[in-house]
Amino acid sequence: MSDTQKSKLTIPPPDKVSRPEMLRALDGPSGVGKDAVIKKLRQVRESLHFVVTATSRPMREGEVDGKDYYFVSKEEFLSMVERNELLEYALVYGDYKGIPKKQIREFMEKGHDIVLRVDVQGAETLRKILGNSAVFIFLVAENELELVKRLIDRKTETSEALLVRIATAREEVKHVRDFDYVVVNGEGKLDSAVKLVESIIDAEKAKVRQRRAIYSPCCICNEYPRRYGTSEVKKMLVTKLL
Ligand SMILES: Nc1ncnc2c1ncn2[C@@H]1O[C@H](COP(=O)(O)OP(=O)(O)OP(=O)(O)O)[C@@H](O)[C@H]1O
Repeated sequence: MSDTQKSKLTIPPPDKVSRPEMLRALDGPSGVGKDAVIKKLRQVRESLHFVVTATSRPMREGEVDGKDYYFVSKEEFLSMVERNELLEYALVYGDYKGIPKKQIREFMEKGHDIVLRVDVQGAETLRKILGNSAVFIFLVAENELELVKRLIDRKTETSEALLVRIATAREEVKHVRDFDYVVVNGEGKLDSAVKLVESIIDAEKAKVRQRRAIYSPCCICNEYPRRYGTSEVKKMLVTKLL
């Protein structure tokens, strides 16, 4: 691998990263550790609600249906789309992934902060829907080599699929500037990455000027457009995904 290739996943220096606003979705290239970070966050932050994504991809070893993802067939997934049950969805590496609205509605009503795991396409869609009422965190590995090693060690992809993921990762990191925060999930440093995500949540909640949702069609409840109040916006605070 050439140095030029390696540097494609290098984090831009802080002064070069634009800083929009708040926290909602955890995103990052395949294999960077989004699921690992979420799993750990779940253990240390019980008050956060992690929206379980629906997916048509096959279950991986150790995954639990309804906890890690809702595993559905492609047909079932498309029925959910037709019934307008998903906040956003995308075709990712040949499989569908989408965020069920119902959970968001239920947990917002209960006053929970919500964390979503999304891919770059999903983050773009959510940014359009949610504007600055949400916080977007981009998770990266320290360099491309580490990312590749993780994907190889995970043993879930064929070599062709792996190459597609790496090529996609190179494209995805170009979108880092559309995010609010970038968190490095360094090799063997999962705990530090999780701590940093927790600090981001805490700092966002301590802000004097809380993020305010903008007028937008109410994508979550399908009702009329309205302005969310500060307490509602706080409830909508999400991490991840990330
Ligand atoms: N900090 C870390 N150090 C070493 N290994 C890690 C670290 N974080 C995650 N991993 C490992 O890297 C692999 C990829 O992580 P994970 O499956 O969480 O990635 P992901 O971003 O959710 O990928 P995908 O988008 O393809 O589902 C897993 O085997 C995981 O255990």
